[in-house]
Amino acid sequence: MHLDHDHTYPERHTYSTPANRPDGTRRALRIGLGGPVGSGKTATVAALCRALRDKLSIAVVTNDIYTREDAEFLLRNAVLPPERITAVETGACPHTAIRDDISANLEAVEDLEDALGPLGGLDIVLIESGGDNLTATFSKGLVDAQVFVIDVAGGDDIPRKGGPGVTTSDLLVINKTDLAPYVGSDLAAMGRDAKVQRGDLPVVFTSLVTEGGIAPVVDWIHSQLAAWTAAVPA
Ligand SMILES: Nc1nc2c(ncn2[C@@H]2O[C@H](COP(=O)(O)OP(=O)(O)OP(=O)(O)O)[C@@H](O)[C@H]2O)c(=O)[nH]1
Repeated sequence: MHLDHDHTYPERHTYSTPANRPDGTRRALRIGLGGPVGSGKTATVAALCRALRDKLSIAVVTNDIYTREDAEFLLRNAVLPPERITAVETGACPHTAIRDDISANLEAVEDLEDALGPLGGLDIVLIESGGDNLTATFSKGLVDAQVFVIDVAGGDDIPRKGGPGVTTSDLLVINKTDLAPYVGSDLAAMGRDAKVQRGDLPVVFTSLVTEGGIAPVVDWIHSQLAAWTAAVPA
């Protein structure tokens, strides 16, 4: 039984990490990426790094249960220099390490900030959760905003089913649109169902095998970063 709901441990769900580091500089914006197994979280992180790395200072923390596979994929594909990629082995349900006991992830993020951004130079840290179910969300103590990645091949009824990832994430990404004709997924219905669940929260469609397919997520990251830098003094 899980005892981690907000009525049981409200402090886990309301605590936010200070926006300034102990030396007074603004810390990096922390963005979490979660979603079901195989939906395209690592592919999204890789595409974001490629699209943003020339303009922004980025680092990545990956979470796997028993391996470092996601980090190794990112290293093999050289999306960032090795010193910008850290792997956390969760050893348990992926959501445990992003919501219940976030200490290993927080330490990984702070180590990256210390190593890469002593003068507040690191702009963004992307934290990729291990693949989980529709209830997985990040603690506000770990990330400032969260992206939930689902894919059209996982079933076009997923937005209708809801769950906190679909209903409350700051950005819902519906990935692998290139596969929709092959799996009979109705993209328009997915968009409509997502809108019903999310109200005004944004939803984007991506295909990461298409040139420039990550663009809607890149635009969202830029808007998040602009809001963050405007809100927190340097
Ligand atoms: N056709 C297609 N395949 C994709 C797309 N995005 C990712 N994939 C493929 O889907 C598979 C899973 O992608 P990953 O990025 O590893 O998914 P993940 O969510 O990180 O997976 P876990 O970490 O195991 O939960 C890989 O073979 C990717 O190449 C896409 O937009 N279209």
